[in-house]
Amino acid sequence: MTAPTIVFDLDGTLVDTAPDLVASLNHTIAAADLAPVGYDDLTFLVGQGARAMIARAFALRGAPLAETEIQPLLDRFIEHYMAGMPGDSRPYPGLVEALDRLKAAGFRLAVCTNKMESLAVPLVEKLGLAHHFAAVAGGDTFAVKKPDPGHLTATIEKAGGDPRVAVMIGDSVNDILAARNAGIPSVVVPFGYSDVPIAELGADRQIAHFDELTPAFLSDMLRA
Ligand SMILES: O=C(O)COP(=O)(O)O
Ligand SMILES: [Mg+2]
Repeated sequence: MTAPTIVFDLDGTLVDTAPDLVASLNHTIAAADLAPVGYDDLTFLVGQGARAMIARAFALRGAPLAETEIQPLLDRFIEHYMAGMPGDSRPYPGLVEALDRLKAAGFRLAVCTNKMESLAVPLVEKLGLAHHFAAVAGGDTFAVKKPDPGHLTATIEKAGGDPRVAVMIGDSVNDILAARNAGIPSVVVPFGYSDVPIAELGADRQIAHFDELTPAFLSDMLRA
């Protein structure tokens, strides 16, 4: 039987990227004289990648943003974010131990994020996490991104896995919707950037800490 594939979201699930996302976003919008955003705004801003985050920051500040202005701002964001990487971003407590024990138990691991692939891959590498994953797929790796189920199923296939034997782990609505739309069971974590109470997301399971993410827990989900 194909090894089960456990797919992780990146921002707010594997890694607490909030400080660096906020810093790079504020550097970006300062070019348009917009007041800085705070950590509390992030749950509204994050989720659909950097381009959407910039557009949402302009909306938050009630500032107009022409289509032609987006690309230079995106370039500014990428340059700042890449230059500081990994900055203050760190894996959540217990993550590395969880990845080690899942790998040792024969699970295949992958990342499915709406972050651009060109930002997600180096971040995972610089944090020393790359060797755990059979695939890291960004929001622009395929033609579709979360909540489209195709992003998740294509990630699993890229990792050499089978979407019928997989679990998605995420922090927000796009992750849980993508999983549901793909018919894949999901786990939600409470430490990320959800803009709605996570109990309302409809995930199959909820964990409070990566210590709970054991082979037995996931095998039980896959049997359900
Ligand atoms: O960077 C984003 O907007 C979303 O990233 P995520 O899919 O890893 O949460
Ligand atoms: Mg996330």
